[in-house]
Amino acid sequence: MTLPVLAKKMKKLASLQFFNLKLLLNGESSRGFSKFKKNYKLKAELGRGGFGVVYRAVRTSDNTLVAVKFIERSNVKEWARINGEQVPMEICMLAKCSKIRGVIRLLDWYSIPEGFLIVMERPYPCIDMFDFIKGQGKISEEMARFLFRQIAVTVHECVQNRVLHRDLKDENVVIDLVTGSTKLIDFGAATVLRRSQYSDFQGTRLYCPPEWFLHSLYLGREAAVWSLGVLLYNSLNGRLPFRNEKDICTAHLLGPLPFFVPVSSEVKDLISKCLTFDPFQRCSLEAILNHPWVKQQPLSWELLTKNKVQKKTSVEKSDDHISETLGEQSETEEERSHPTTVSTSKQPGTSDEGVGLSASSSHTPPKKQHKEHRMAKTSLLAPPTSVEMKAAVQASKTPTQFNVHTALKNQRQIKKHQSPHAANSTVLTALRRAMSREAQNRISGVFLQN
Ligand SMILES: Nc1ncnc2c1ncn2[C@@H]1O[C@H](COP(=O)(O)OP(=O)(O)OP(=O)(O)O)[C@@H](O)[C@H]1O
Repeated sequence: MTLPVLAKKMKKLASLQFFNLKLLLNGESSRGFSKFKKNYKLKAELGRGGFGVVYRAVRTSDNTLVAVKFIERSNVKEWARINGEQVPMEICMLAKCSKIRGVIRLLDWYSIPEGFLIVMERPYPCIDMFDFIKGQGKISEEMARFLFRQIAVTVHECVQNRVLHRDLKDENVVIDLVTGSTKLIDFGAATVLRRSQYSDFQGTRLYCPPEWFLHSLYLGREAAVWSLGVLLYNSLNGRLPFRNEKDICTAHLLGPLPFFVPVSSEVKDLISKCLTFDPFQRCSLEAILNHPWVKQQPLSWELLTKNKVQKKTSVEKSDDHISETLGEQSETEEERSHPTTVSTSKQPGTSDEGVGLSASSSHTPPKKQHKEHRMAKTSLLAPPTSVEMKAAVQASKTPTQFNVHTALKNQRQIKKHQSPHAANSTVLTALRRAMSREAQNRISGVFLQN
């Protein structure tokens, strides 16, 4: 173990010890784990990303369905203060947007030595937009309009509240399956909006604009518009427009993006305006909201979902195995009885390839690719190596000499470092540790009383 690593470990241990000492001296705070356990019943895992695990839970006082996200202290990159208490920026940004209809509502948060528990509303039944699109292969233009205009309005409202989400993607949009209303989640990369350029980035690279890869700089609103363009393209085609940094930086040299489904010229126009290479020529968030395609009244959710066969969706997945591990009961009958209207049947011919177009030196879509839908969440894709980055920059400078096929050969590998099982046990261990500490506190409390 190298010296800096050892020093980092010692520091982490010291801060944990300090936290425990504070608990011992002051008793547990109103945001401690025992309070959490008293107020919420933790259930099965709901989803996970690169930075946290999200659980289903129920508020015991009124049976409200909630989602609880556990984030490890060591994963927190930016901090902020709420009422004098130091919290991850994610909590602060969520709190700032809590009045926005299209943002998931922050209900509560707790601080434990291992990390933070963020309690959010949980629409029921719901599904994230990635699974929604995956379930259908692709969605119709009408459905895309219905969802996209809500998301664009929400992003605009966040910006007006000076919050920049910085990780706009289908995985971070939850759809209420009863009403069709969308909720923006995961403010883990969010930050305060400013006029000047940003030189740091924590979001998802495949949704990131070319200026970041080329200059390591981006403007907040302009980058958000780019991500919205990627999201809209993905909704319609069931795949991302770019599969790596090189694509992002050079696609504009190859002409208009290919579409794998027949769509209107209006939506193509909107996508190309969002995915304009030059950030200063790119359309604004306001221009998106005023675009004729967005302004057109969408069909109602009932009509859009009318002919969908009721099938078992991931929302209804049994959570007994994890509930058991956590020593909790399974979902209530009431929860299970809600109908779902969306088919999530797997499309034939789908590949397990992550995202994007196939390596091709032009934008002509080969027929075969029609069925190659996106199967992996971007948070599970490995970040590019510095060699790939250099290739992307080089490609954008010398487009005619660049050999697309060779550059694409060693792209994208599914992250191997974290099997779901391993990550799961890390979190469970953390939560168990907190539970047993609470039990110990109780025992020592009784002991002291006696
Ligand atoms: N409030 C919620 N209601 C319903 N589902 C949710 C909620 N919050 C999160 N999820 C589910 O959990 C998944 C992971 O959540 P989230 O994106 O916040 O985690 P993350 O670790 O920050 O992910 P990433 O690596 O993409 O940043 C989501 O894609 C979604 O399916």
